[in-house]
Amino acid sequence: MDKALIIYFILLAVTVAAIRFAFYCLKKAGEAYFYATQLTSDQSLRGKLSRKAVLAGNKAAYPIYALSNLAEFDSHKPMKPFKFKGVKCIFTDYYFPNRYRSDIGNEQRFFCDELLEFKDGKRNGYEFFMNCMEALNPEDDCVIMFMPCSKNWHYKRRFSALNDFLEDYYPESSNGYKFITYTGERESLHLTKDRTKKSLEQNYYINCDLTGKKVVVVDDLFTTGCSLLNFKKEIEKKGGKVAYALFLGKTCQMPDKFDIWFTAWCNK
Ligand SMILES: O=C(O)c1cc(=O)[nH]c(=O)n1[C@@H]1O[C@H](COP(=O)(O)O)[C@@H](O)[C@H]1O
Repeated sequence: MDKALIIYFILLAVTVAAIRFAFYCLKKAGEAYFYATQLTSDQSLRGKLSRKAVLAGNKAAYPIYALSNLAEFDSHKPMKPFKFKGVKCIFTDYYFPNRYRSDIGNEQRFFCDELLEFKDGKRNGYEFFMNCMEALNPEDDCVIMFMPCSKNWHYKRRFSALNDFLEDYYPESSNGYKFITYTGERESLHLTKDRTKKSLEQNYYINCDLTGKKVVVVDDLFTTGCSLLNFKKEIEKKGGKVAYALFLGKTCQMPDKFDIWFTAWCNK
């Protein structure tokens, strides 16, 4: 065989081997960064390590990177007021449903547990309420109303501590806790198949006239915003205007894979 051809084949083999070795090293680096990410509970370090794992092509690190840097992907940020269908809204932090539990850090898990405790009436929510009210700064004569729940006893369990707080520190005319009358029970929203369905089965009515009143809505979670829109319609039927809404958490939405990869490349 021609000498030049032999050299050509040797060079080709060396190049292919070098490329394969480079990919192997990249894969191993990705695995190492992913492993290190799982070992740390520090939120910012998790973000940095998982980004390196994503850049090294480790697919398992994608959800961890996305969830530890959620504010990069979401136009709504914690404790930053945003407009939703004309309502000035705010939430304190992101909520991660149980299916993401293994992909989030300790601080995030802690917040989710706190939120679930608030949902179950084991936390009073004073701090959340005060912080959000301070950030939204609504007018003094607003009426504060609580998002109706699937069952009356859920409503009482979740919001009665905030009702006590309003009774102690707000004028009686601002407290809309008693403005909801339940007519029955409905399915829990998170159990319904179509989360985006426009109207929920009505299991309450608003028992007072709200003509000319500005309303602040309080709820535990903002997910799609459907509940807020439904409640807004009911308040408008009574002559009120929902001007503000505060939520303890906003349910995280997982970005798509390309978005995760692209953000990891663009960010430092
Ligand atoms: O308890 C629920 O119904 C619930 C569970 C859950 O995992 N996520 C969730 O958002 N919800 C409720 O659904 C409502 C918000 O959902 P959206 O209407 O989609 O914004 C809130 O009243 C929550 O209490």
